[in-house]
Amino acid sequence: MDKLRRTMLFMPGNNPSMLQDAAILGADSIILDLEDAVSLTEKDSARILVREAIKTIDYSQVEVVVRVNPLDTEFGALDVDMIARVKPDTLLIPKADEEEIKLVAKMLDAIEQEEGYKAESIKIMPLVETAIGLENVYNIIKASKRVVGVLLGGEDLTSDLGIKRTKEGEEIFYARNRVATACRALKVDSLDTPFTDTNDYEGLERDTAKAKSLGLTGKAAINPRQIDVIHSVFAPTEAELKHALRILAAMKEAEKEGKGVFSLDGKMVDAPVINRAITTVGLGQRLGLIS
Ligand SMILES: CC(=O)SCCNC(=O)CCNC(=O)[C@H](O)C(C)(C)COP(=O)(O)OP(=O)(O)OC[C@H]1O[C@@H](n2cnc3c(N)ncnc32)[C@H](O)[C@@H]1OP(=O)(O)O
Ligand SMILES: O=C([O-])CC(=O)C(=O)O
Ligand SMILES: [Mg+2]
Repeated sequence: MDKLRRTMLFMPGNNPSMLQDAAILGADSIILDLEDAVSLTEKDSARILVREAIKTIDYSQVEVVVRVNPLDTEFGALDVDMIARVKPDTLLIPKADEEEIKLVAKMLDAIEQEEGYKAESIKIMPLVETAIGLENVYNIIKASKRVVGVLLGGEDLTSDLGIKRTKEGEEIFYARNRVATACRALKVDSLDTPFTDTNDYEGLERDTAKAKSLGLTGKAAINPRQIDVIHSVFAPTEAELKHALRILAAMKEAEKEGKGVFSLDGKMVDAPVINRAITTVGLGQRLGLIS
């Protein structure tokens, strides 16, 4: 079954204690950062630290993602080369564009062959956070079969657009819609930008619910205290599960009577409603909320 990516926890790649404890914090994925959380003077030491961490620490079932530097900087190609050789699960490519994804995929083809790794075993996640990247997100995803999802970067995107980033997030409404739709069309995950006030849990919950309502499938986190809130938003509620199960039970009855459409509590139920109920029940089962 595909990997569940409700939360992806960012941490600076130059922080040994965070790298050490990362597997036990409960995030579905961890992102070991070599880009914006690492200062220019620490780039080389962080790359080595992250390489050693991947080689020596057992991250168990947690997806290990490394955010490399953009390939048009002096660090990007070195990051890809050194990190891919210790086989992380996924590389996160910041300020992504189509050509860059193709180039990374080509580098990975060669490294996997040299190291004797299975072809296309290292995945790619583009970080879409520029106006040009957003407008081209569909082609960015199509640029390589390795792409498993897109992360929307709200801070850089709004900076590129020359607009303010707010807690309410109206300014990234279009970006969320656009990323969610392109990802859904191409059957990959879509991850929302992190909520940067680590003490505002209500704000985090509202922001996560907004992202979910627009079709995004998970959210990045910057602090372990954010993980439970995000997971609870992305889990179906007890009421949603009950309702979905009732729809499926009613569907069985309707099928016996040869009906494709029927009414439950005065509301029409037809194929899309049934499909949504199947998705809800499937997620509930995956999360162990129902048997
Ligand atoms: C726009 C972007 O590019 S976002 C991506 C780049 N940004 C990042 O990676 C930032 C990641 N987050 C952090 O560095 C920190 O959480 C900060 C700076 C935001 C807040 O730091 P603090 O106030 O010290 O956090 P807090 O007090 O909650 O830390 C509690 C514990 O959690 C640990 N922790 C905090 N954040 C993280 C994290 N992201 N990953 C792993 N462990 C973490 C701390 O090390 C501390 O551990 P300890 O109790 O063993 O000492
Ligand atoms: O992945 C993210 O959302 C963090 C980031 O780089 C940004 O917002 O610019
Ligand atoms: Mg960014």
